Amino acid sequence: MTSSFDTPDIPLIDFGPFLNGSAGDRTQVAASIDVAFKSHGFIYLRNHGINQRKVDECFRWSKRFFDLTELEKNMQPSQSQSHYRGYSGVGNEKVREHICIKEGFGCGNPVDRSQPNIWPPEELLPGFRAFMENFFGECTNLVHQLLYSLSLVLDLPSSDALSGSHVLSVFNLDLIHYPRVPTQLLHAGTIARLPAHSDLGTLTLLFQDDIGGLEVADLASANAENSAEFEKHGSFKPVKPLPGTVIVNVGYLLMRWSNGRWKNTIHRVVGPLKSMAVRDDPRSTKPDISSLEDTTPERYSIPFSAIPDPETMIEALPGCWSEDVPKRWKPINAGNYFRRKLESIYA
Ligand SMILES: O=C(O)CCC(=O)C(=O)O
Ligand SMILES: [Fe+2]
Repeated sequence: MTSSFDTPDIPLIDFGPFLNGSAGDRTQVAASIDVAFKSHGFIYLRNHGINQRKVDECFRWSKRFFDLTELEKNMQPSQSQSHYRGYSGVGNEKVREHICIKEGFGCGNPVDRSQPNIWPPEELLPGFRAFMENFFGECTNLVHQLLYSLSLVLDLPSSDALSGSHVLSVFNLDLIHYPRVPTQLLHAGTIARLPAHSDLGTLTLLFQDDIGGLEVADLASANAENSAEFEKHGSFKPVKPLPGTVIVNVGYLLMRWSNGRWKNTIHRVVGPLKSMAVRDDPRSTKPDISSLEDTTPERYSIPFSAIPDPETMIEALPGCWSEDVPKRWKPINAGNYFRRKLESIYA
């Protein structure tokens, strides 16, 4: 049995042979993703086709964006009830009773007219928009490759069966910044980074910096009905940063589509392990932390979430149900599901 300080046994999968290998290689890689999604719902993926230099550059852009003044970041209206684009300031998001100390910038497919992107003025951050539009394309390609691999696993009638339900690629690319905070408040639960939740869509790609703090539900104890309950009673394991990899996890709709074959695992972001917290600089004059010695360093992450085209009906896929394994959920329309979810979050 591993303690919570060990690296969790989240499978590490080499995607190179899927992208560049033979048909046999592709079948093998796809089979290993299937096994990992069944057991964990989370994988580390390496040789995923997105150049590490580009990922590093995305983190640099993210830092440059969040380093702008509040006034500059707020120059454009942020997200509203049904418009998940642009800047969202610290404290804007509340999950249950927790105030999330995080700020974010969301953008979507540049050609999506239903939710136009909201960019900072070009002269403020020249090149930011062009980079993000390009990075959005890179992540989109990877998602479609992963959807191909999953269609292969299920032996669906065509290899683009799942990808074909994501042709509009109305996905979300989010930059997240968790500012440096007093460790004491984080531990006391007065403030949070990101409380326990599971993702909504089909697949999430997640890039994280080297600070740590991401945790997944320990599957041995993951039997709670919902994430709020699990946060109180369940246990979590850290998902340590692994350079050169992207984390891929299964969203709620993919769990439902696969009739529960693939897991939609609960996860959260807490302070990194105690040993990683830094002592506050005694010369610092920042008033908010002057009375609290330990501070938890800031952290950056970049989630990219895929959702199906709005008209898609999510109903147990062939190969995921049989006489012995009945369909567990009723069909739902993907677009309606998201509308309802977003309304409940930003109500
Ligand atoms: O910041 C992270 O590492 C996780 C973000 C996340 O889970 C989410 O945005 O859904
Ligand atoms: Fe998440």
